[in-house]
Amino acid sequence: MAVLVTGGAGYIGSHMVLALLDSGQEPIVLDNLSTGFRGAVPDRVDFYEGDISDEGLIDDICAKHSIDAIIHFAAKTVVPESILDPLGYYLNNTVKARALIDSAARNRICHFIFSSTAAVYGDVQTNPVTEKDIPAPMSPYGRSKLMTEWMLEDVSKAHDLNYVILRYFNVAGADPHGRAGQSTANATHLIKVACQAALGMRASIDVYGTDYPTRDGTCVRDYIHVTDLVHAHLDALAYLRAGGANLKANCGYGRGFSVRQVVDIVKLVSGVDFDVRIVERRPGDPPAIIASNERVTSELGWKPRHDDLQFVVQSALSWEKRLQEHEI
Ligand SMILES: NC(=O)c1ccc[n+]([C@@H]2O[C@H](COP(=O)([O-])OP(=O)(O)OC[C@H]3O[C@@H](n4cnc5c(N)ncnc54)[C@H](O)[C@@H]3O)[C@@H](O)[C@H]2O)c1
Ligand SMILES: O=c1ccn([C@@H]2O[C@H](COP(=O)(O)OP(=O)(O)O[C@H]3O[C@H](CO)[C@@H](O)[C@H](O)[C@H]3O)[C@@H](O)[C@H]2O)c(=O)[nH]1
Repeated sequence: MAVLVTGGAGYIGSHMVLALLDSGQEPIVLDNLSTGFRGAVPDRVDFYEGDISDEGLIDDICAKHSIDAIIHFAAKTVVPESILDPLGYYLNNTVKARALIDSAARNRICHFIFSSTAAVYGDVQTNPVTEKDIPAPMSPYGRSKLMTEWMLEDVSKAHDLNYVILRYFNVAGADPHGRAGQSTANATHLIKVACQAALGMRASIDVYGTDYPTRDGTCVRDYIHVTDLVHAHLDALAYLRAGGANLKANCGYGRGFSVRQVVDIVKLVSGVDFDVRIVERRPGDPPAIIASNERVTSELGWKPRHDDLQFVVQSALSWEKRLQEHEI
């Protein structure tokens, strides 16, 4: 059976496509290339340029391929942008997700894996955060994703559709074999931005706030290597195909690094002492968020292989160098 990967030309989706191919499976990609790149999808993979809300296109794809699962990455993903453009986020991440879930139900696709986010939790009182903690998102982005989680829960009760919702913490790094990485234009993610500063592609990096109630005053996040993350999806797919029940699981390593620590590691790995400016807090940022990964390990049998921030940064930096040298 084939797997429909929405957003498969994006950062995480392109790593998913490689992981599916590496495990002998058949990915089919649907992407509107709003932030993704056609070149991120290998030529041998069936690629459809289009929108997740295009029900006719999805019906055609389903008629042509035997698809039993959707892995749904396609979304807008930037927390501060969602505060400036809430309606754009609710449209792409909630309204269009509704259309996609409708297409899945109509075409009797019974397995659905959804890219959710740590941003659904908001400003957590205690870390590590577990799936039993009540979500209280601080941004339209987090809310747009939480509403899609709720839709899946409801639809699953009414239709033959089972889901795994994976709540990713901060995804970073690049394919260890150099086949994929984060190519996003105007990136805002901390590790990518710091790597660009180390390579002289930016004059400096801004640290958004040093007055948070954390160990050094900067925000703390749980950075997970993208390859480990996509392997959790392979585990989720096997779980659903084996008849596993609906599941919601955090994806992170269970330990946090502050912004200052990340900056220091990028300086160490790159050997470059780039400039750092301290600026105001950025709206929508919770002070600290770290995953409890007990559920993803016990229920899905997930085994992370790259739980090492230096390795995460090294792989991100290698990819950024290749982008800079126009090798990709
Ligand atoms: N990067 C992270 O740290 C992180 C953390 C938590 C959750 N996520 C989630 O993971 C998923 C993938 O994120 P990413 O970092 O790879 O982002 P990305 O922007 O690189 O990838 C998103 C892809 O979806 C496509 N797309 C967007 N809207 C579409 C639509 N309406 N129809 C068809 N294609 C569409 C884009 O062209 C792009 O290729 C998103 O759902 C995001 O919310 C990411
Ligand atoms: O130039 C920068 C960029 C970021 N940060 C800080 O670094 C931390 C991480 O920021 P960023 O890399 O932008 O990630 P988040 O805002 O934490 O969001 C990411 O992680 C979420 C899950 O935790 C996902 O849902 C989002 O899609 C993804 O962008 C935050 O405290 C930022 O304020 C800086 O200080 N300077």
